[in-house]
Amino acid sequence: MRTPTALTIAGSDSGGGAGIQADLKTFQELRAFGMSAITAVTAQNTLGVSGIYPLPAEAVRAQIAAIGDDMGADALKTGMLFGADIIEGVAEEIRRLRWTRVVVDPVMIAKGGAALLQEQAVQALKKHLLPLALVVTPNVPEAETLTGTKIGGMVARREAARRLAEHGARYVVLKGGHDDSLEGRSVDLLFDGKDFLEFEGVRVSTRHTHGTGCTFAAALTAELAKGSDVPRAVEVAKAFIQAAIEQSLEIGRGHGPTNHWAYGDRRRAAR
Ligand SMILES: Nc1ncnc2c1ncn2[C@@H]1O[C@H](COP(=O)(O)OP(=O)(O)O)[C@@H](O)[C@H]1O
Ligand SMILES: Cc1ncc(COP(=O)(O)OP(=O)(O)O)c(N)n1
Repeated sequence: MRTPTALTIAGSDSGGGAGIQADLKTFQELRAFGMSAITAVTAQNTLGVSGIYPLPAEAVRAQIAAIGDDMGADALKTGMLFGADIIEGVAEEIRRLRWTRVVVDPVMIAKGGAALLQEQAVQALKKHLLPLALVVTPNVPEAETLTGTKIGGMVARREAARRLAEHGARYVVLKGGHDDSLEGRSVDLLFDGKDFLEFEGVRVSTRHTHGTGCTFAAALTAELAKGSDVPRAVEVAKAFIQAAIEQSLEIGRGHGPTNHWAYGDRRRAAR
């Protein structure tokens, strides 16, 4: 059987909970061969981001081209892209390589408040990348920025998902981690341009949620690489992040990482 391959185009998190590191751990756990194109190096731990060192757009394109011109990628995700020039370069490579299983996680602000996307790059993300996305996976604040609306609760989330789909993404997953209107539950909303599906999990009371968005999008990408359709890939991603949050690792003094092997442990234990 051919090995499924998954590419992440994202920033490095030295603390290992988010970014490239979270993505590769997740790909590995879900049995997709992981590859990376690094957009920026961050000095980061569970207490926050203390430095951001973006790579030249040309270096990001060269990494993507090296992968695309030889190994190919069955699916890819984008994470922290930082600047408009990187976004434009990434979009051009995706078009050139005719990649279609594209997950865009529109990473903007880290939990500690650091900006991982420059303000002037938001337009570039909307113009160049969203039209290439099979799935876009914003959290509530990111969806607010992308749509220019305030989102308070499920009705507003549905409206925002509709607006986001107008930018060209085939599917929108508007994640529910920041929506505390649904007591005790964290519900992710999937919109396919016509209908909505809800993916519900128990809301875990924890501060160890660093990298949840990256991990969720990486699990979704790994499943797409393996040939799942989008609703099934979202279902697996939701179960993966639920296990990762529930069985936290208690690492660091701040917002700790999630547990990337918890989902696999559960599956093995259930056999
Ligand atoms: N406290 C929590 N309990 C259970 N699931 C959560 C919790 N926080 C986030 N999630 C889930 O983690 C994923 C990422 O959500 P979210 O926090 O909205 O994104 P981001 O990490 O990009 O800010 C979603 O599937 C969301 O439902
Ligand atoms: C290098 C890097 N990329 C992305 C993020 C943001 O990750 P996310 O999954 O949204 O989690 P939080 O940072 O919000 O906890 C990051 N921190 N670093």
